[in-house]
Amino acid sequence: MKRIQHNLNSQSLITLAGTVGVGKSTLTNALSGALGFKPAFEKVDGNPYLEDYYDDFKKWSFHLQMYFLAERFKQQKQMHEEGLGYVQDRSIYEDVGIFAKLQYDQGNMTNRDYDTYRSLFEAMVMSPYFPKPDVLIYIDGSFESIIQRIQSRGREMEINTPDKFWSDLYFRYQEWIGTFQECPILHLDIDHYDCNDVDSIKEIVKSLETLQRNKDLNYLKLT
Ligand SMILES: Nc1ncnc2c1ncn2[C@@H]1O[C@H](COP(=O)(O)OP(=O)(O)O)[C@@H](O)[C@H]1O
Ligand SMILES: Nc1ncnc2c1ncn2[C@H]1C[C@H](O)[C@@H](COP(=O)(O)O)O1
Repeated sequence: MKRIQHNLNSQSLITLAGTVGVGKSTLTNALSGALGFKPAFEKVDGNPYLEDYYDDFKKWSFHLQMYFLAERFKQQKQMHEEGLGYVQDRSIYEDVGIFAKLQYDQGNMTNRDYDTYRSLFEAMVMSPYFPKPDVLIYIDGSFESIIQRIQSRGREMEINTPDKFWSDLYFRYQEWIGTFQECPILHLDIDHYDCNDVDSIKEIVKSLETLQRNKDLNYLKLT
């Protein structure tokens, strides 16, 4: 995406949130390019636990969460050292508030493991490496469109996972965003923007500017 003019603070941290397959990485790419910010992606290739996790949640949930936490920490540290002006693909808040909690609630993580995980998370977010995002872009859409995207992206481990897991995740996201208070939220619907369309990206940027200008505004939905 070509650079566009904007008035956002050049040291902003814009974090994208949303369920698997909704379009975070794609928008991270388009938006970081348009703003001239750096992208910080969530790496899937090379994750040593992900395939095993999808095969056996009970056996691998704790390992996978620890791995993601370590990766997020390294990413935050790098962003801190390089200076902000970042678009980040997924927030750490989703790891703990959605993924780990889902597996704990479903009996796939023991109390002991969940407590250890949470205390490490709490210690990390209190460190100077974890500034709160300036804004969280929450990407939403219909369940059917999201399932279609998971299918068309074609990661085998995800395609072979029953829809029940995706619908549990989907409904947890809807609940979670209603309670999220760490920073202002820009709420997008995948049927209402197109990453390849410069006018669509300009509209998103305008909304980000509105949120940054109006300190009392905590929520904006683009319809
Ligand atoms: N705006 C869009 N319009 C159409 N397809 C999209 C759009 N954004 C993402 N996709 C497609 O949906 C799939 C999932 O997108 P991705 O960005 O990888 O999602 P996430 O990072 O949230 O898991 C990919 O195949 C991608 O090409
Ligand atoms: N914290 C997490 N726990 C379990 N699984 C996770 C976590 N964070 C990401 N994932 C999985 C979900 C997807 O299969 C891949 C990548 O996520 P995506 O939303 O496609 O960027 O990792």
